[in-house]
Amino acid sequence: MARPVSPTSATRPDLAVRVSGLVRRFGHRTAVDGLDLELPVGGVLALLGPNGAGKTTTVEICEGFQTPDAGSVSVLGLDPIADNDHLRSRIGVMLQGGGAYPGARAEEMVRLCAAYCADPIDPDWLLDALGLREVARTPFRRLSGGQQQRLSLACAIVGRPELVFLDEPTAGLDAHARIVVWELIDRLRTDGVSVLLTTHMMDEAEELADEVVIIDHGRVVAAGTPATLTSQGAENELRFSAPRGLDLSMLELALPEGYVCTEPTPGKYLVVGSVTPQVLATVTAWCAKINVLATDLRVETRSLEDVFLDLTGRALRS
Ligand SMILES: Nc1ncnc2c1ncn2[C@@H]1O[C@H](COP(=O)(O)OP(=O)(O)OP(=O)(O)O)[C@@H](O)[C@H]1O
Repeated sequence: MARPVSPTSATRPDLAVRVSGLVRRFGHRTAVDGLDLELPVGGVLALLGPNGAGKTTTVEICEGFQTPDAGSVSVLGLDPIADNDHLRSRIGVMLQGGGAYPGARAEEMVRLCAAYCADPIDPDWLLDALGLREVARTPFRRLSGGQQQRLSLACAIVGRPELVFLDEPTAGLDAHARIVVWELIDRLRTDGVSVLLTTHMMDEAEELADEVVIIDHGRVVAAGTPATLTSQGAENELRFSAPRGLDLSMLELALPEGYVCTEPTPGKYLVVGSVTPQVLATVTAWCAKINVLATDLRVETRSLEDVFLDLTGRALRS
């Protein structure tokens, strides 16, 4: 009879991953320093941070490959180390930089991984979906870096896991291959798979994640949806083009107090302040009232890159 699995004390059935107060040290270096995160079942969470922030270490602890020095980790309600045997078939792991038998052919690897699973995805479908058909008979060591990445992804998801860990899934991929991988991750989301991914590319986090946890020096510096993070404290800007020399004092009077309207270059206008739907309507109504057609109207918000810079004083891609 199978050994009963003891859920961890931190078990919450609505969470695929729960990390509390996680600490991991390497000698004097603290790679993860009291990190908390929660991935809801069926959600996509991106751990975003620069090189050395502690992303891989955190994910490897969740996968059961490393032991934490302090804190607790619950994966699908289980302990990733003590309950590893029970978790293996329920999670998919894509390691940074591949992790494969160098001599095995691409096709063989996907089929081998599928053979260990009760209800695998059709390996041929996966090879086609990830653009690996042409290299199906090529040994792993002869594949390009991008092909190895995609093959690792295929192996991670072939068993229809409930939860997948993707460590920098698109690092080193060209633009086309990135989109292929993004589409597949989107499909995992549609199928209700929980995804924890790491990235240092803010556009990837913005595109894929429901929730972003920005980390630096092993600590969470901000967390939230991409939209919340980029709007928090943002002085958004509204720009538009119109005939030169408009009297902007009238527009400022029409807007709530505190908005600043300027014409930085002739015929190009800038409204600085939080751009709500009402503010946008006020600007277009004012243009209509003075019979002016505003063109190139656009609202500019902060990117996650800007958020990171504000919080740490450093660029994300350092
Ligand atoms: N096995 C190890 N021995 C010593 N130091 C380590 C080890 N693994 C990680 N570190 C250190 O811990 C810190 C966090 O590393 P980690 O790989 O988790 O960061 P990361 O955010 O994933 O970075 P990257 O994007 O470069 O992979 C770094 O300073 C790294 O040098």
